[in-house]
Amino acid sequence: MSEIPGLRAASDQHGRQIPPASLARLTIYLRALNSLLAEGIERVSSEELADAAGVNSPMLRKDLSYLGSYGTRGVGYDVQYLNSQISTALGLTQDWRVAIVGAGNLGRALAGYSGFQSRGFEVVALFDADQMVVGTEVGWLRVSPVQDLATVLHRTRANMAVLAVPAPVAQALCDELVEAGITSILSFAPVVLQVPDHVQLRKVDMATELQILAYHAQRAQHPDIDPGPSARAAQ
Ligand SMILES: NC(=O)c1ccc[n+]([C@@H]2O[C@H](COP(=O)([O-])OP(=O)(O)OC[C@H]3O[C@@H](n4cnc5c(N)ncnc54)[C@H](O)[C@@H]3O)[C@@H](O)[C@H]2O)c1
Repeated sequence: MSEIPGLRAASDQHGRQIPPASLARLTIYLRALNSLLAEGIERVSSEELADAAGVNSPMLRKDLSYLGSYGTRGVGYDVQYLNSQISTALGLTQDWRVAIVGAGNLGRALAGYSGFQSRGFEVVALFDADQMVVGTEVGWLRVSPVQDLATVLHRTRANMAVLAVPAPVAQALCDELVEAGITSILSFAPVVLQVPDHVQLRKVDMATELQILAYHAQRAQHPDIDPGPSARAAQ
């Protein structure tokens, strides 16, 4: 039983795992490439793409080398081809059908967000336990009773789930999702969840992200602050 702390590595062209940090950057390159495609741009140099993604070009070239993509000197990368290479490596050519458990503030906002569909994620079901919420609509989705979780997941062919429920009920619902055959779960609940090894679990914690941001902001404002003995030793 384990919780997966970061992006689980995808495989490169030789079946080797792509390091999680490179994997995270590949999603950023993909977003930049999508913008270029929308502008009708067919080729991009590694410098331009690195710039658009906020990294340096040696790092970009290293990341793309995991996909066997080296670009052509003086010509750069074919935007459409690189887009499809990254999409394939990230598993985005597959049909992802997402169920959201918890139709409160967060669940409803996520269910109503139009940006998922264009990135290959279709929200197909929304659940809640509150009888006042069950049966209400978010866009074209109607909130289903959580008692029908397994049946609705099966009927809608959901293959990914988002937990947007209070912490105390998250583990039990996570277990139900796994029991129903869901193997990819994204949790917003502020609690550590346990899943079997075959299940991919990712946790979103905005408070942690804000704390990290605050740390960097403070360091930028006061570069002379002593980071403490252990941090000094690591420098
Ligand atoms: N990770 C983050 O950055 C982040 C940000 C905001 C909120 N959260 C967390 O996300 C979760 C949802 O937040 P929210 O603001 O939408 O809360 P909310 O109270 O508005 O919504 C929670 C919903 O879950 C439903 N629910 C409760 N028990 C249930 C069960 N057993 N089965 C199905 N539904 C059930 C409730 O009826 C309610 O509609 C909370 O755990 C919150 O702490 C995380």
